[in-house]
Amino acid sequence: MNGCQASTVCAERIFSISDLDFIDHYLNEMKRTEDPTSTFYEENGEKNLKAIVSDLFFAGSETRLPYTEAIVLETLRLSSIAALGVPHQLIADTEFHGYFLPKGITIMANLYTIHHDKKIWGEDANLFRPERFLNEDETRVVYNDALIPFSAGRRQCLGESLAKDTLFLFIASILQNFLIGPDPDCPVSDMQTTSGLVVEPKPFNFVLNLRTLSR
Ligand code: HEM
Repeated sequence: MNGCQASTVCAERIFSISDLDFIDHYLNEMKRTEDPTSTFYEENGEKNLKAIVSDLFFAGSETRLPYTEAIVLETLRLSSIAALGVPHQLIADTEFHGYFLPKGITIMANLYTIHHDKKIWGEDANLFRPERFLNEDETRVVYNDALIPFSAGRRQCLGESLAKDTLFLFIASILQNFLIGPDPDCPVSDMQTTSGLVVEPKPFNFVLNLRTLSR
């Protein structure tokens, strides 16, 4: 035991009940207003809230934060958490790129290898570099057809949109609120993973420092 048992070290208080968000403030204003001409009033208020939230969500996830989206894509690439996808059985004899594949055999797509192929991603394929998914001035996300963490075809992952949106919101919220750094007492030199159907990082330490935001 090297004394580096994994635990998340949070340097400051994380949440407080007084940290109201945009929707809390909006709902409070809806409760407060008695003016029927107000945009916060009853039905009108509800309609406006739905419209604003959908504006924020779509505008935010589509255009505003390209670097965060690039982080999501790079995380999905480098981690390749469903490294071998899900096994499929051939229902007919098939010819693929000169290979004969007989009916009945099981096929597994090696997504991990595709995502770490230096011919596709370059010499730094094993490095975490979100910029590979950005254009030159880093204002726009550039997709790459070889990124298929949810696999491809008719049986590709049903949860792709949900998973990507959730990752985006998690990562954006964490980065908005915390500075993340290595634990100086237990630095990590490389990311070790567990093997299995789903790849996970082995436990490691890191430090979260609450950002001071002007709210
Ligand atoms: C980062 C998160 C996720 C990754 C990387 C991922 C990846 C995958 C992969 C590689 C497959 C196999 C596709 C194939 O065999 O062609 C799959 C299948 C599937 N995934 Fe996901 N998945 C994720 C999250 C989710 C979530 C959140 C849901 C549900 C809400 C979900 C539901 C499914 C289902 C139902 C299938 C089977 C689809 C079928 O066989 O028709 N996944 N996923």
